[in-house]
Amino acid sequence: MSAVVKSPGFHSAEMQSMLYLNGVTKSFDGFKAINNLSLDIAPGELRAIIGPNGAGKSTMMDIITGKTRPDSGQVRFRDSIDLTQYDEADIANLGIGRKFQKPTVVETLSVWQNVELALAGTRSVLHALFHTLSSEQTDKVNDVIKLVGLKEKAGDIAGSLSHGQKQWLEIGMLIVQGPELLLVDEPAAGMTDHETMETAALLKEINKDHTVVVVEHDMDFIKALDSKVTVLHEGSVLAEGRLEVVSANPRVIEVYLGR
Ligand SMILES: Nc1ncnc2c1ncn2[C@@H]1O[C@H](COP(=O)(O)OP(=O)(O)OP(=O)(O)O)[C@@H](O)[C@H]1O
Repeated sequence: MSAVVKSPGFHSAEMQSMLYLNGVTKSFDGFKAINNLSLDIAPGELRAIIGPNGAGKSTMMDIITGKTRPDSGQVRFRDSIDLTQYDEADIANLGIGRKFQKPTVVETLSVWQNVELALAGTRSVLHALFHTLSSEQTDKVNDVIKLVGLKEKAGDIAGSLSHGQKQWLEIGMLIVQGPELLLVDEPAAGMTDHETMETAALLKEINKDHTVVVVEHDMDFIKALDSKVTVLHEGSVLAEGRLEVVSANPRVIEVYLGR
């Protein structure tokens, strides 16, 4: 796997936060799914988010990506961009890529065509498939396919891939669009132990050029990421720090790890 596709402005000296949430609250029918949540992700960081079911992890991702509007609080990208003012499509275009749990690759197209389609973005499938890529674009597609470990499978139809390989393809389809911040929702769900470890290695590789926030329940995966961990509980941060530290926290053991 090789490093690929540099994100612009990644090492901007002035930027304090790639993602900054402050005092964010969101209620559904009076129930606070997100409760005064604050989170600060530095440029270039790899951050793992853990927490029990219903802690608010998905709602937090929905708020960052514009799918859900918070009732109050600040949500900022690259210090100055107020994400609450934008819709989902705008936020994707600003450079925030989200990978959902369920892969959405086109099963009847090849690995290569899926990445090509993702590069074409919002243009039509037909346009993407019959439009000739520049040599730079072709290199980009090939680099991404190599990065996600599917070089040998580039010509295979996506429907023939294993569950884990489909997840990697999906990650590649996001990377080719050049996001600065990548949000990844439970990538290891349904994977074999080997695929889980490969996925942790892939995200660490991707983190060389991108800020990455990953939500996951699999503690072996979290351990392999070897990153700062945020524990969410009842819509706010219960603990934050190295896994060794948060996993020794009695409250974290009580509400999550000890279950
Ligand atoms: N659209 C909605 N309407 C009503 N309640 C909601 C809605 N979305 C989320 N909730 C509630 O908000 C709380 C937080 O849910 P959320 O899905 O964000 O948790 P989670 O940490 O992602 O959980 P899991 O680990 O199970 O995916 C839950 O109690 C959930 O039922």
